[in-house]
Formats: sequence, C-alpha cells, structure tokens
Amino acid sequence: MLLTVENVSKSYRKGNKVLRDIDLSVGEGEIVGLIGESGSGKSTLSRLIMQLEAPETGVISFNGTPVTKRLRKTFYEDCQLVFQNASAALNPSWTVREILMEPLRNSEGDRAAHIRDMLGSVKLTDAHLNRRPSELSGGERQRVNLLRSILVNPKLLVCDEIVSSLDRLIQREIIDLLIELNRETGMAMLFISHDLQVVEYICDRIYIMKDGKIVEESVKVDGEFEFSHTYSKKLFGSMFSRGLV
Ligand SMILES: Nc1ncnc2c1ncn2[C@@H]1O[C@H](COP(=O)(O)OP(=O)(O)OP(=O)(O)O)[C@@H](O)[C@H]1O
Repeated sequence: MLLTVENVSKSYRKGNKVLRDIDLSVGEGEIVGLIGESGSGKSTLSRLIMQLEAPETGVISFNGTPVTKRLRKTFYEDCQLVFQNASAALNPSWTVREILMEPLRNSEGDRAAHIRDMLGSVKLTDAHLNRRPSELSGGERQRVNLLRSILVNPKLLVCDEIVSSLDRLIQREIIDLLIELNRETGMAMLFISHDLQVVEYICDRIYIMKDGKIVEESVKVDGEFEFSHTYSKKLFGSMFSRGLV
C-alpha cells in the first residue's frame, strides 16, 4: 500500500476526540474517497497525513515507512496536498510563473521548460504565466493550485474539498483533469469531499466518516456504491432527497 493510516486518533481538547481509531489505505494508482459531513474530521486527517500535525496514537505510513521517519523534503516529493481555498493558497503578489517555480526550487534541469510542458495538462497556457491570482477565474486559480502540487510528480495527491467552491461545470472540468492525470501518470489520490456526486464520479473505493470515526468502506460495483451501515444509507439518502445527486 502507498498510504496506510492505522489506528489513528487525535484530540484538540482533553476528552474530545476529533479522530477515533482511523484505519484507511490508498493503493498505488488508486483514487480513494473520504466522505463525511462538515466537522466529521476529514481535514484533520489530511493534516495528519501531511505531517502538519501529529496524531495522538496510531501510525501513518507511506510505502511501509512511518511518515515521521521520512525527511520532510523527500516526503513532499512523494505526497502533496491540494486544498479547497485556492485564493488563500496562492501568494497574491506573485505571478503564476513565480508560484509555479517555487516548488521546483530544489530541482535540477530546466524548470521553466518543465512548467511549460505541464501547463497543458491542467489546460492553462503561457498567457497565464504573467498574471497574478487576482487576474484568474476561480477555476483557473484551482488549476494553478493543482499544477503547483503535481509539478514534483507526487505518487499521492491528497485533495481536500478542492472543487467544493466551484460551480458544477468547472467542478467537472477539474475532476476530469484529475482522472486524466491518474490514468496518464498513475498518481494515486485521496479525494476528500462532502459531495457524494463528485465522489461517486471519481472514486472506486470510499470511506464514510462520522464524528471522527470511519463507519463504512464501500467499493464501487457496476458504477455504484452499496452501503450496509444505517448512517451511510441515511447520509446518501438525504443527499438524494436534497437533489444533490
Ligand atoms: N485546530 C483546532 N483546534 C480545535 N478544534 C479543531 C481544530 N481543527 C479542527 N477542530 C475541530 O475538529 C473537528 C473536525 O474538524 P475538521 O475540519 O477536521 O472537519 P471536516 O470534516 O474537515 O469539516 P469541513 O467539511 O467543514 O471542513 C471539528 O469539530 C472542529 O471544530
């Protein structure tokens, strides 16, 4: 397995567990979903995976090695995080070129040529390079954000609600890009979302989270996920009835 999360728990305040005994895995080249309502602990888990915070108990491993035993620099070449708010993630005073050069600062070779080669993979052009984030649309900003993370060719991309603030059409464009990237490069993804329709479209396997616990894992069969846990049925049922799916 590329990523394994074993028995991970986390509290911010004594006696109030935000994550409880989480077990989760992502295999090479797999697109795995993590779905749950607001406040269920999804972003906390993504921060733990990225070593931005430490778990209280349990172990997170990448290719069988605990992430805490990895050098940050090489770990971030293997595993990258993209999160929802592209505007906050991008330095407003930098041009797109400067933003994209930054993750390659330690790379050898022609960085500008690498960026030019990769622009097309997220449907951006040379013309975007001299613009600042404020001169881009929301969808373009998220594509710059995404490109910044994939420039180092990570094996795993953790996507935390990356299309949630975009309209359906732009969401679809970004999701199709992710599927294309996955097919072409084999990049695995942990796709975190509260949006079943999006998760159902992109993922082959999903985990359902409730109040800091994984309550169910489901594998897509014939294009659909099946659930046995009452909460998953209720969650998915209410999404259908609200017309989100
Ligand atoms: N730094 C923090 N200090 C204290 N409590 C926190 C902190 N970060 C998150 N929490 C709490 O942990 C719980 C889980 O939050 P988290 O952001 O992981 O949920 P989420 O599922 O990602 O929600 P959303 O979909 O709304 O982003 C929430 O109750 C939140 O208030």
